[in-house]
Amino acid sequence: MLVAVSARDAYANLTLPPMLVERRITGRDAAFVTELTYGTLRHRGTLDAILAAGSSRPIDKVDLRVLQALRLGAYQLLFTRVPDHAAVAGTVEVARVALTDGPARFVNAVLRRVAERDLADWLTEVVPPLGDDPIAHLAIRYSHPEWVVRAFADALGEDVARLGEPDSETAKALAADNERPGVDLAARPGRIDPLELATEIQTELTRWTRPATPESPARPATPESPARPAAAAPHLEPTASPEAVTAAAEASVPEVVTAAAEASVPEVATATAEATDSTRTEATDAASQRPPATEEAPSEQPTPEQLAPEQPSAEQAPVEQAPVPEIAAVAEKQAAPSADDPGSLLGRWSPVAVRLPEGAPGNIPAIADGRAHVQDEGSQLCAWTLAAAPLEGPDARWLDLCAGPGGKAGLLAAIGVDRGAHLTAVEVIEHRAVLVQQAVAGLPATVLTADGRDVGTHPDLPEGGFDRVLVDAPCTGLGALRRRPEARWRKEPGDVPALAKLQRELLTAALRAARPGGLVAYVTCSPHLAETRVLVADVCRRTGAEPVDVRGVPEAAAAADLNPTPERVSASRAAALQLWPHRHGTDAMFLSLLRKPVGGHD
Ligand SMILES: C[S@@+](CC[C@H](N)C(=O)[O-])C[C@H]1O[C@@H](n2cnc3c(N)ncnc32)[C@H](O)[C@@H]1O
Repeated sequence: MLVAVSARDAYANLTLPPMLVERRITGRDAAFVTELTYGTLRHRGTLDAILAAGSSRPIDKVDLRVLQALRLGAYQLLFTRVPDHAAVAGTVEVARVALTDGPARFVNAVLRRVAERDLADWLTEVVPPLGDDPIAHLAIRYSHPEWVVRAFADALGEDVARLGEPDSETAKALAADNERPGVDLAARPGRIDPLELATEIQTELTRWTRPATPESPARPATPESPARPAAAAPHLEPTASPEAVTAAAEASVPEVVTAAAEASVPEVATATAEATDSTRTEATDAASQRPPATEEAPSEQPTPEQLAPEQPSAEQAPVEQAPVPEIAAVAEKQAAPSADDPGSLLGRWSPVAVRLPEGAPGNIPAIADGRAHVQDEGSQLCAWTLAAAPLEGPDARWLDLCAGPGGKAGLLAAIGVDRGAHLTAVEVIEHRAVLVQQAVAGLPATVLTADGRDVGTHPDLPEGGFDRVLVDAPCTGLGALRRRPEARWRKEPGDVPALAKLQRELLTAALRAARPGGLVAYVTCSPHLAETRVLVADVCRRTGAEPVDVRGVPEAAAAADLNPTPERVSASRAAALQLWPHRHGTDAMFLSLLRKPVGGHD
């Protein structure tokens, strides 16, 4: 799996679940594999620095398969509670089977050296002092490429001097990327009320956690324990990895959603998803309420405790090392859901967001029958803000210029029902246009497979033909790194100029499509300034488009108010919205609202 991700550019969150199913890896084994895969990919930067120090050979000269084995072993040694002897022996065995005795001996030697110290000790050795080289320090400490550290610092308005302090926001943003994200659902307006959806979720959770009786088995069926009485009510399937669920669900691929759901079991997945030192108690409490597993874990299996990521204790933490920051905003948002209060599942920003604390979305009836869909709350808020922003004049023709796979199109079209609006959704890639079609099924929407830049030449994309336009542009995705563990190592600074060119062309086309006085929402799931504020300022200068203050929409205002300058008030004195995982608990989405001037533009 790790070799497929590195050598063949595979996406872990889409490739792993079907691979587990194909190889019939289920239950605790699946949870263990998932944890090792995502953890190893996420912490690659830190692991490589440690392996470089512990290896007699430069690691960039080491065969890729050997290097992946080393990363996998070092991850177990330093970030989990798997016993050292099991981590080394297991990894060496993999190397022996997949490679030959020579590489296996090398893996053995390097891992034994890594095992001589704990993570805190290694960090003291391999991370440069914060005050000497803040960028390199943060890059290795939080396992991000240096250019991403710089991009986050720029977007957060922190200069190098500030980065040298232990409590910088950049450090918090980077740390948040290493946390596993939750799964958010959007209650589609007109189809289900958010509180009703929350109640439906709680009913399912209660059913699942109810003690087993012969008539009503509490534990859901798994491939290993398929017996489910035909008359039994539908039970919640085992918890899947949040990254896999969201990626698969946002891509609207039902088979993959199911595969993702079946890839792990709640006993282990919850512990591995949430077990940091600060949340372990919560995970343990939740585990104690769960129904008994139908199968015993093999004795050599790691326990949830062993899988828990290892954090250096306060005493162990080296003086120079930036502490893992507290994430107050996220902690507040992610307060533990109460068993009796569905309101505790409601989102904090989007009026239609509901959290799914565990379980597979596909087993919530509202998801199965299309009254709700899986969508990060930040994405929901962006679509909502466009629909809710004040607009004078006609308001029935809405356009989504980059619609695939259809998350925002589905929400916009659902909002449009009560408002008498019709959505035109454009997507250039054919199979993604099919996904958009599925996402808007039954809603007032038309899907076009077309290039969004063809406004004015495509017969269904007339200039000045739309009242509200969304351009959710293709981007580096630096705002969604917590969902895609390998993405941070795949993108390069050299990708930015070509993307920025396409983004500029699409935003300019969106402004052509808007009627005079109409609104355009420019959205990216990246906080990189070249893709966000710099680009928008440039297009405004060239087209005369007028930035609109997002604080005109109450929900966006609440989220924008969490941001200090520079996002709150830009040079044009109109606030854009920059969301952050560490502040808002959402992906780092950017939104700028623009109004097409009544006098037209070039
Ligand atoms: C960030 S994604 C949009 C996500 C989508 N709005 C959602 O919420 O599900 C960008 C999409 O734009 C599409 N795209 C890229 N270039 C395009 C173009 N020139 N015209 C139309 N769509 C384009 C990509 O294929 C991709 O599906």
